[in-house]
Amino acid sequence: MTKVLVSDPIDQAGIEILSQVAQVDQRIDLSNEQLKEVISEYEALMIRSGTQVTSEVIEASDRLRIIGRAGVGVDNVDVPAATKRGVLVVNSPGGNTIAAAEHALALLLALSRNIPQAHSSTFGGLWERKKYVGNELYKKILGVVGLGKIGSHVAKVANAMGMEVIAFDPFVSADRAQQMQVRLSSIDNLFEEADYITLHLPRTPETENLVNAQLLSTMKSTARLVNCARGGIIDEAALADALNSEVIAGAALDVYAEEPLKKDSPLLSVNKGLILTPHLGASTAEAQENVAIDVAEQIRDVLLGLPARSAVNIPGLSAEIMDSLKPHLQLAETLGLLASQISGGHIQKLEVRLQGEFAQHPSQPLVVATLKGLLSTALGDRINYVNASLEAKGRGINVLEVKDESCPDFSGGSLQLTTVADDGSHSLAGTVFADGDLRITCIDEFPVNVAPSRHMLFTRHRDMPGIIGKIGSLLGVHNVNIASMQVGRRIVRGEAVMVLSIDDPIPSELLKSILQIQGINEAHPVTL
Ligand SMILES: NC(=O)C1=CN([C@@H]2O[C@H](COP(=O)(O)OP(=O)(O)OC[C@H]3O[C@@H](n4cnc5c(N)ncnc54)[C@H](O)[C@@H]3O)[C@@H](O)[C@H]2O)C=CC1
Ligand SMILES: O=C(O)C(=O)COP(=O)(O)O
Repeated sequence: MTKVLVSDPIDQAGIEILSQVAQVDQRIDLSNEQLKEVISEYEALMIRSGTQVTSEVIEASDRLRIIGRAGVGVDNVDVPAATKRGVLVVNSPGGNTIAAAEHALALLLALSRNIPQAHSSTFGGLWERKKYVGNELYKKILGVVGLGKIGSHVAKVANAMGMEVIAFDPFVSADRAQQMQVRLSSIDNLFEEADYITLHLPRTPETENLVNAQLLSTMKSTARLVNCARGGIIDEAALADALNSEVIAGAALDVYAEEPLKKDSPLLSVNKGLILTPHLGASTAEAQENVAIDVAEQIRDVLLGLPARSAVNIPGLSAEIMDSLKPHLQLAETLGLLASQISGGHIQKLEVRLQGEFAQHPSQPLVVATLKGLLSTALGDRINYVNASLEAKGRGINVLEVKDESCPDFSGGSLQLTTVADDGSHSLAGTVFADGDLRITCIDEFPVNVAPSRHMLFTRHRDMPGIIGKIGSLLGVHNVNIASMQVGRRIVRGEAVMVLSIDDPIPSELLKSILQIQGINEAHPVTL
């Protein structure tokens, strides 16, 4: 029975979906060592931010096919290691957007009205109305760093509350910002100008310690900072200093460089203006249900052999694309598999040419499918859509893609592969008919019209009387049944190709005899 490990708290709705197709083990108290020990039992792993999926865990995972992150950030997953091993990583890019945005807004309001401090004081029997005079957000400048899904929602609500919103996001166009009534700014200007700053960008090598002592020193002394995005973007020691020495007025954090927050964190020595929550941004009943359903459905689908809609490590291969391109992907994989068996030697270069209608489709999935086919003879089921590009790169295969919308050979266009290997170059072309049937339409520039079949024999030979008869008799002697035969030639008695669809594989002694026939230059048995 297929087994799924759930190693962080996941909403029951997700567990129910997974249980339709697998045995679901919920083990939310595993140490990293224990996870490494048990992971080889599982085909799928479902996590939130608590589980560290390191390269060691991935290497220990013999059967793992998919890691599902019930949330957005995948910085607790070694995605390159997963990709290398062909493990798909999926997330839920939008399931907790509103929850995280509302938590950031809640922290902005809590900061400006001293709500946690006033709450403790009142519970302690005090009545400190004067001490907790706050500020209004109305007419203040809010600086949003990272104007993606969460940042945009914060900006929208802030606008509605009468704030002026400025933003820093190098990947957002001026038009998009204008539509959102947001003024784009440089990061330096944003930190100088804003009364409130909220971070909504991922943690990457570029954003690590982005908010350091220098940037904090440029903020207004009345300004307040919120981080509901990722720990490590703010230098926590520098923030503690800035608060203790009143360089800024306040900060509210939901995320930390190390989680759970360490007892000796400099943040815990700050005695004024700091609000801390334990990574609660996504923790609403609604968001947890959304992300659990979203990710559990993807895990279920992948375990059933269907595509996932939010794959992190095969960008551009959404479920919709996979569905609409199914026969085209199948053709690409088949031609890749054929090319590897015809080419023989080490392939150094692969050109994937998309012609006619094929050029109107996104090329990346078709190239990836070709590579999967090309490498599957060598790597078997270790190769998949996740690691095909990486494996090709690792083998020094130089991939070139060409789109050519003009002059399709077939009304539906064609996919053409050219390989350059140690022992020369080969080319193949194929097409998809309207009913989804696949056809090989060209081999080494010789036109043919062949439906791919499980066992085939390709020859390059001289077009002369008797040669086909000799091959036919040899196959008969070895009890190999011929299902169909096609010959392609450009000139009479010149070079030709032959494609035999056969019911049985070609034994090696038969291949040797075929190659001894006078006029046969090459013979390649192929198994699809
Ligand atoms: N506290 C919590 O529980 C939660 C935290 N998050 C975190 O919030 C962050 C934002 O999430 P989403 O809005 O869903 O992601 P998103 O991908 O929609 O938006 C991120 C934005 O950051 C921008 N960005 C990237 N590098 C940048 C840089 N160097 N400077 C400025 N902007 C940059 C991108 O262009 C993008 O527009 C993520 O780190 C995510 O992990 C998300 C959900 C819950
Ligand atoms: O979705 C995200 O990026 C989050 O940070 C949410 O984390 P969580 O699922 O609550 O551990």
